[in-house]
Amino acid sequence: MAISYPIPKWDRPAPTSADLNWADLTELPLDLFDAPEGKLELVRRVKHALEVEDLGFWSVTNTGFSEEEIEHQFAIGQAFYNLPLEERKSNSIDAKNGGYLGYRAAYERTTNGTDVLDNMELLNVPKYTKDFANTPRHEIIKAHEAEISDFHRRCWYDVARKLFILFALALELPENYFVDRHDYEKVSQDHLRYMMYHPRSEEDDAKYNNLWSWAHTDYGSLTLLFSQTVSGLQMKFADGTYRDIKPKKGSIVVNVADTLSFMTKGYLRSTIHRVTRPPPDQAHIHRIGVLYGCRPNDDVPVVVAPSPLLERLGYLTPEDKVADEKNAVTAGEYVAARVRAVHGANTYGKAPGTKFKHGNLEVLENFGEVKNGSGVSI
Ligand SMILES: O=C(O)CCC(=O)C(=O)O
Ligand SMILES: [Fe+2]
Repeated sequence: MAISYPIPKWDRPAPTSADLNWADLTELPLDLFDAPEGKLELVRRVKHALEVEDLGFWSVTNTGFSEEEIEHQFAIGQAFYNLPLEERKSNSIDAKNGGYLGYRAAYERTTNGTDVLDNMELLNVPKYTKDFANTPRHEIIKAHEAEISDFHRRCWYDVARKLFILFALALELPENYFVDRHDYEKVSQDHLRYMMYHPRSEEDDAKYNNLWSWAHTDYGSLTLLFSQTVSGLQMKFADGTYRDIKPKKGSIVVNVADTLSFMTKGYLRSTIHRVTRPPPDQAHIHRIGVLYGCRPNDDVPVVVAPSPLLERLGYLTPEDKVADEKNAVTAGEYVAARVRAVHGANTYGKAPGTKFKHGNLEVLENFGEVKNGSGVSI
């Protein structure tokens, strides 16, 4: 007999009363997308963040997801993390071979240079397309397939797709330039993620400079992070300071990741961010997150887009203009290599300044500052 998996209501934790150094993100109200002048306004806002604020982060609102639908996703995450560990542990990611779809447990790796254990647990749910029809999924995910698959597809269709179009317009490329390279129906490592950070003792957190996730950029093309009230997520501004992302009910914090940055010579910024121990009034909370990670289709060559804007701005070298698609690293290869390097290792953590290189593509793994003599790498 099939087991039923009830989804008890999720109570959104109260926001912190701490006076943090809040980031002000440019807002993209996506209901403007369907009117011609609205779309242009959104393109203007996309460019404002990139060119004036020097950031690849936006706060996306009016996406069509109701508050109830979003809270239901957090509730699914909560129900999953309330299952016995033995049940959660099936369908593990195969990080040693570059796989990132499935489950990864917490407390299995030490963090760089310390005896503190990694406190983050995740479940990456693949797309609901024919290519993933036989991919094993947890029973609770199968039991709620109708609403999860609908949410999954709408993250791509109603949010990511529109942003890809705005990016193409900003870069003066054909409107579908990025959409065609991220087709939902084709194979890619896109995933809907339910994640959980387990609180750590003050003493352990202090050993790792209060970091739950070191300063990094994301691997794929775009990350859609459903706003939550437990603080800790910080992004790095051009002046070198980190500021806290402000919770905003119903909004999605979106950031550009590495492959889109490579395709646009850094015009679309893969913005550095990190997760810190939450402020004292929230540090005891099990921090549940829901995000959608977009990657280009696996077979997409990571080459520079022929953008008239980039040409005018002087971003393009002569080699960029004769993109060798046949010999280029593909997005699937890049993401798998990054996953292998970061998550295939037995410790979570590389020293700040450690470079990751795959073919011609290079990025820092850890953007933390190297503190001379502190003995701890952040
Ligand atoms: O948990 C968060 O708020 C951010 C997570 C994140 O940066 C990531 O998983 O790449
Ligand atoms: Fe991230």
